[in-house]
Parts: sequence; structure tokens; C-alpha cells
Amino acid sequence: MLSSGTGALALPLMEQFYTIQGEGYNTGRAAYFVRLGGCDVGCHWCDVKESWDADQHPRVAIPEIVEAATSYPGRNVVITGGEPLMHDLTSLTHALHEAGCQTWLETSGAHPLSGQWDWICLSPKKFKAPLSDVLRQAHELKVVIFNKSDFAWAEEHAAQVSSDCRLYLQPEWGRAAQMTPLIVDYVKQNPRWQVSLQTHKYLDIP
Ligand SMILES: C[S@@+](CC[C@H](N)C(=O)[O-])C[C@H]1O[C@@H](n2cnc3c(N)ncnc32)[C@H](O)[C@@H]1O
Ligand SMILES: Nc1nc2[nH]cc(C(=O)O)c2c(=O)[nH]1
Ligand code: SF4
Ligand SMILES: [Mg+2]
Repeated sequence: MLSSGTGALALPLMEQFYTIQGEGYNTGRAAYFVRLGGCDVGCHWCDVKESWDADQHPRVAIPEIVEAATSYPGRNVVITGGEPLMHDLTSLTHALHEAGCQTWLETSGAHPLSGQWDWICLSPKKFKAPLSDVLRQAHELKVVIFNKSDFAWAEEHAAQVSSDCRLYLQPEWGRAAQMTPLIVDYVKQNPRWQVSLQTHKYLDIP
């Protein structure tokens, strides 16, 4: 990969699209999504497995990504993947800020944090543990609930984030019919948590 002291100058890009943030704290807000290739976490229920192999995706120069992102009225840019922190995101976030964009990150936290972020959504995974630095800096903890035991696992991670970090429980899409009622009951009993649904899937938008 092309890189410098300030991070990657080109990044493997799977897709980019302007849509509505479907999940978590910023649900309902217009945002441009940049989906980077590469992930080594291996969630068996991942809804974007085509992203895993970075070599399957063309490397695109940062100015090209920023130009595309700023060709829409919105100025919120979500960097997702794949696992975006497999790449040094210093240059990308710097260029997005220079262009007047807000930078929002979707990450499993399994790799070191790079870049300047206005919002960090941490969705930790059992398959590759999140780093304590990312836990500390997260604005939002969003735990995917696949089975009942995931509630206790979510609490273990809530104990490691900052006191003002927002807490979300999100049903695994394939198990939503079974898990969503359990999440509703859990949030009623444990009101510091909130429900997060993948609303874009119900809306049938990207
Ligand atoms: C595809 S991941 C990419 C970013 C990063 N690798 C991560 O996992 O946070 C984006 C978000 O979708 C969530 N997600 C992925 N597959 C899901 C599924 N089947 N059901 C619910 N959420 C899912 C992840 O937990 C994460 O919050
Ligand atoms: N609309 C929409 N919202 C999202 N929030 C997180 C997503 C992701 O895949 O990172 C995502 C996505 O793929 N689409
Ligand atoms: S960490 Fe994210 S991109 Fe990677 S497998 Fe898990 S859900 Fe998919
Ligand atoms: Mg998604």
C-alpha cells in the first residue's frame, strides 16, 4: 500500500454511498459511507463478508474519496468496512476535516486507533478482542446480540468504556425475530442501555 508518515495515501475501497445512518446514536442522519476492504476478525454472522479480502478491492487515492464524499449536501462521513482500523487513517481523516466533513468511525476496535474522529462507534467482537485504548475513546458502544449470553458479555465491555459512552444493543440481523424481544425486555430492566436496530434494512436502503 502507498503510505507515508501521515498514513495511507490510497485505500482499498469496496463501495461508497450516500444514505441515512441506520444504526446507533446517529440513526436517521444523512451520511456518506466509505466502506474499506480488509478484515481479519471473522464474525460468522458478518453482513458484509465480501469486504474481508482487501486485495479484492481497488486502491483509491484519498483526494478521490474526499471529492466523491463532498459531492452531496451532507457533511457526515462514516468510515466503515471491513475493519477500517486495519489501515492508517490519519491522512484520510485529515483530508476529510480539511474539506469540512465530520468523521465518524465504525470499528470492532481490534486494531490500533489512527486518525482524528468526531464520533467513534465501537462494536466489539468475541472473535478478536477490542483494544483498551479504543474502549476508552469510544463515544458509542454497540453490541450485537446473537444469543442470550451476549447480554453479560455486553456488560463486561460497558465496564471498560468511559462514563459518558452511549450504550446500544443491536440484534444480529438473522436472529432479530428471536433477539429483539429479549433486547426490549433487557433495556426496560437496564435503562442505561438503548435499542439499536439496523433501520436501513427495514427501510430497504443501502
Ligand atoms: C460490517 S461492520 C464494519 C465495521 C467494523 N468491522 C465493525 O464490525 O464494527 C459495521 C457494523 O455492522 C454490524 N453488523 C455486522 N453484521 C451484522 C449482523 N449480521 N447483524 C447486526 N449487526 C451487524 C457490526 O457489528 C458493526 O457495528
Ligand atoms: N445505512 C447504513 N447504516 C449503517 N451503519 C453502519 C453500517 C455499516 O455497515 O458500517 C451501515 C450501513 O451499511 N448502512
Ligand atoms: S469485524 Fe466487522 S467487518 Fe469484520 S467480520 Fe466482524 S462485522 Fe464483519
Ligand atoms: Mg452495514
